[in-house]
Amino acid sequence: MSSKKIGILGASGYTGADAVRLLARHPNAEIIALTANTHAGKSMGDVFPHFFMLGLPKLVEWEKVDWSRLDAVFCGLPHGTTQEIIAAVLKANPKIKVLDMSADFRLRDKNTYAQWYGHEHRALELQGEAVYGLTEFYRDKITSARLVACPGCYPTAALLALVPLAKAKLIDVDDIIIDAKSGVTGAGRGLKQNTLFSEAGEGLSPYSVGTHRHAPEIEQEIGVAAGSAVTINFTPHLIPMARGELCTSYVKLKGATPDDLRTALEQAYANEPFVHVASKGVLPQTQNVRGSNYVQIGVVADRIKNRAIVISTLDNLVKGSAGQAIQNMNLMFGLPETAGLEQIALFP
Ligand SMILES: NC(=O)C1=CN([C@@H]2O[C@H](COP(=O)(O)OP(=O)(O)OC[C@H]3O[C@@H](n4cnc5c(N)ncnc54)[C@H](OP(=O)(O)O)[C@@H]3O)[C@@H](O)[C@H]2O)C=CC1
Ligand SMILES: CC(=O)N[C@@H](CCC(=O)OP(=O)(O)O)C(=O)O
Repeated sequence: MSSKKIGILGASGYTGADAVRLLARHPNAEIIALTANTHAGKSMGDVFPHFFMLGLPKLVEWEKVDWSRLDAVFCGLPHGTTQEIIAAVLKANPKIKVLDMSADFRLRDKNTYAQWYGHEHRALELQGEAVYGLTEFYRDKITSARLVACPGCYPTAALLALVPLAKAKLIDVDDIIIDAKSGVTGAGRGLKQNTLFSEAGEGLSPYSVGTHRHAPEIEQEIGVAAGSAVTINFTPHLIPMARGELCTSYVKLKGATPDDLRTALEQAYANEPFVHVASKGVLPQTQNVRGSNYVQIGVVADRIKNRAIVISTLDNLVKGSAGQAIQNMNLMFGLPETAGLEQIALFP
């Protein structure tokens, strides 16, 4: 099969760069265009010296790309900036496949979007068209989609742990507490005071407590699984490491045991190439998935009667963004789903 011609919007950012890292070794992909904002005009090797061995196109402003030449575009732009740019790219090439890693097209309800993102959606038709890109649960829709809204890193980790349990009605969906921790790359490459080494390097900081915009995204998908609207508790934390994410979800059992939860997860993911349910007694840790597209999930009985703890971990730049986007691209082009994604975790 000939290679698919790929463009990456926001290639000077962390998700864009991880898409470059993975696509550069993908057997069916050819990187044709890379865009940036403040870094436009520079070579990729100037912005990311670890790409010294790759002959990559120069970073340009997105308006300078001839989108009609491309088969797919990955989008690693800040939320809010994506919707108009994707609308323009699709106008230039209505057949291009879009893998959006930002949050712009994930929420289905326009009012929920406006409430959490502070403005009316600026490409409502595309918001309606977008397919939520949690690969394991939307495979059929993704295969025939033009625009895939890849889930956020926290929602991917939380939903892979909780959706099968909500679907099987093994947990009380009105009593879910998700305690999440993310490495600092989760906040992007732009300079921010809270991600300076001196401020993030030796401490653990909760943020957006009770107000994080990933809560409605998680609620949307657990609601679909449960068949009813749900409200969850979600508390993210910034932890002193570069990449990796771990979600500890506290759940109330509904006539089930913790072993039943593990069995349900094992059944749900028995044929999934990237989701691994840990054996009883094995606890997921970020080191087990770092740099890889794998997710590890473990279940532990709580000491409190009728409760369990479900722990899930992934790499925010791989299964949490660029890797999942490539997994979805593989589906959209009828390629083997695992193509370019079988790296084993970088441990230690
Ligand atoms: N980091 C993560 O772990 C995850 C991030 N995401 C989402 O993916 C998206 C990208 O995140 P991330 O890579 O971390 O972000 P970065 O801040 O690292 O990169 C942002 C990229 O967008 C470009 N850019 C910024 N503003 C504009 C603009 N107005 N017009 C055109 N290009 C612009 C930047 O260019 P330049 O550098 O030249 O200024 C850069 O290439 C975000 O929506 C983020 O929330 C999703 C899952 C995980
Ligand atoms: C550590 C950190 O700051 N993480 C980011 C999550 C990154 C992400 O997935 O955000 P999107 O929904 O925009 O894709 C945050 O909490 O906003």
